[in-house]
Amino acid sequence: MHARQELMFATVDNPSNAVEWALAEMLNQPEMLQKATEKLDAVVGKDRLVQESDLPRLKYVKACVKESFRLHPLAPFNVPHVSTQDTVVGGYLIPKGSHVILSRPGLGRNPRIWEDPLKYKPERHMKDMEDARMDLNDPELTMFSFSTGRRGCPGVLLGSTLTVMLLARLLQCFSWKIPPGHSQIDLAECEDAGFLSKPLVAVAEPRFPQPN
Ligand code: HEM
Repeated sequence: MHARQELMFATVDNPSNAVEWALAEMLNQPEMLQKATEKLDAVVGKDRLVQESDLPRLKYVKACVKESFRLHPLAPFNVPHVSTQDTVVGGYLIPKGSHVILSRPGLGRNPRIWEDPLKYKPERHMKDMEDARMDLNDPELTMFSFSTGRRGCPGVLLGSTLTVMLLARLLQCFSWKIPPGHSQIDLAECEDAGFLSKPLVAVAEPRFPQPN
């Protein structure tokens, strides 16, 4: 793949997929939309747009993005790695030269780690949001959003910031509703990638008066 395509994939597809899923999940649990909007109004107010400097204090919005990364990773596997020496991980020998592929849903939806793993529940990450860090990585690797180590994503801070900013702006500027005639957003997943099987359709109403 060309380097430019890889960067587009990293910086556009990852954030937009995470935000599309967050909105879809939140539309089906509207109390979450309300809570996120209240937090935005409390931290930013209604007289200006949310700025990057506000993001560390938008803990609930950050938790919503992290929950999207956990439950709905864009690609089901990491890029393959090859072990350069014999290694033991969790009691398993990985001989030198093995190809190692990790399942991202396998980690993020592991019922031995996550209670109610298939439920979108941002609250589960609130403890991690206590400090002002903006990177939404999980150094314990209980989920696999950006990975870690020598070949982990070098864009973790930029990727986290872009994604939280996108969701924060969409929530600050618009009220979101399920389209008339529908009771739920269909959360079916694509078979071969982490996209929604049908693009999200929702009604967005501006929350603030439009300039003339
Ligand atoms: C939400 C946004 C992003 C997510 C979820 C994400 C996720 C990932 C993941 C899972 C990997 C593979 C790590 C591994 O296999 O060990 C990776 C690699 C990589 N990412 Fe990201 N990424 C994001 C944004 C970005 C951005 C903004 C950049 C650069 C501006 C970037 C540049 C890269 C590069 C260059 C690699 C390859 C690293 C290597 O092989 O040494 N990513 N990313």
